Amino acid sequence: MALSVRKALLLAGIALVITGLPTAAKLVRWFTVISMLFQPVAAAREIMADCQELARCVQMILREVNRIIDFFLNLYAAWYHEEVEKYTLAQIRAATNNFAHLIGQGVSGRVYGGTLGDGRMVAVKRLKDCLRRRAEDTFGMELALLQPLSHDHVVRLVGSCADGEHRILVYEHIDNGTLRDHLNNNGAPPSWITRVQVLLGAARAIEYLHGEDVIHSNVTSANILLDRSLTPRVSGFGASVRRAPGVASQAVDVVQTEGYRDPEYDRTRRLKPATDVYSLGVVMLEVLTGQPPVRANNATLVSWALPSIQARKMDDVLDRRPTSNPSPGQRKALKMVAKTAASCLCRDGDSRRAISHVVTELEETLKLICNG
Ligand SMILES: Nc1ncnc2c1ncn2[C@@H]1O[C@H](COP(=O)(O)OP(=O)(O)OP(=O)(O)O)[C@@H](O)[C@H]1O
Repeated sequence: MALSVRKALLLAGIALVITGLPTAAKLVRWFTVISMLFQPVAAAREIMADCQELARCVQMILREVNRIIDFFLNLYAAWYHEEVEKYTLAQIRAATNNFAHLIGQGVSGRVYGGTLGDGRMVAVKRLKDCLRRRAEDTFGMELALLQPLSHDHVVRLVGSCADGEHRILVYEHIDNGTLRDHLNNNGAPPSWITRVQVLLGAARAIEYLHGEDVIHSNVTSANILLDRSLTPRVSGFGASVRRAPGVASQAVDVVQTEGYRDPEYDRTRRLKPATDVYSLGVVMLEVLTGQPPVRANNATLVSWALPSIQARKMDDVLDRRPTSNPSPGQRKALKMVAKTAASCLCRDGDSRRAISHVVTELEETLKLICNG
């Protein structure tokens, strides 16, 4: 009996193997097919990993190439743009007769008149709070910004002094006051031709600055200096900012002068070239009306003059001083200035005139006013 059970089991086993073999073979075949299906996926994964590695290498190479290009560009810049002269405090004291002649007061310090050893007249800005970080930053920023700039209507930086805690910037002296001073001169306010010439020079300076990726950020009539021939030079770069390449606007904290503040920047705290266009629009209103940017009752010039200009009633706000009476031809040209000013003063920065258009329009106006 026991034997027959063993036999039966053996026979059953043989039968199972015989019947199971094809099933096992099938399984092996399926397994092979499935693993073949997964082969391309694995291969693709390997290719992806290789691509990622390649991209990392390319990125690394590009970074290095960029670094090398930057190095050579800086080398070229340092070689091409002569560094401004460096003075000791003793030399500055000697030039300014120990800071005896105050000629201006800016946001970041006082400005003194002086004469260098070689006879050049200079304006010396002594930054206040020299031990604090802000003065150090202003000094470094203004030096780096102004050093490479060169334009007929931008004040020229002559030298600098970093002696102990003292941080001083030395500019060419522009010795005929500011546009504000001239507009305030009730006895002899500038002629209409001069006013448009000054606006055009300032607009060209701002166009140049924007081309150099510099946003002035504090364009005012007190920052437009005039020389003996009434040629304007834009100054006051204490709040200026270098624009990040390819960026439309950037979040920076700048202090704009009351009356010139761009409402869009006030709202967003994002600076863009249009901020300068707005402030230049305020300067245009000053030139047209002869009024300061903030009036006696604390109302801004914009809130006072712009509604009349937009309602085509420029005469209501035009400078009424007797010597400022324009001829009919000049009046026509001044209407063009008023129109340009209004388009610079849009609340929305992107709707404002581009600075290049402002320059073109002022060029046209100047032609017209000279003929009028
Ligand atoms: N190169 C210069 N020649 C003659 N006067 C100057 C010169 N630079 C500045 N001033 C006088 O000093 C005043 C203040 O000039 P500053 O450059 O400090 O302008 P700011 O814009 O008020 O200040 P900051 O540049 O510090 O922001 C000017 O309004 C002007 O009267």
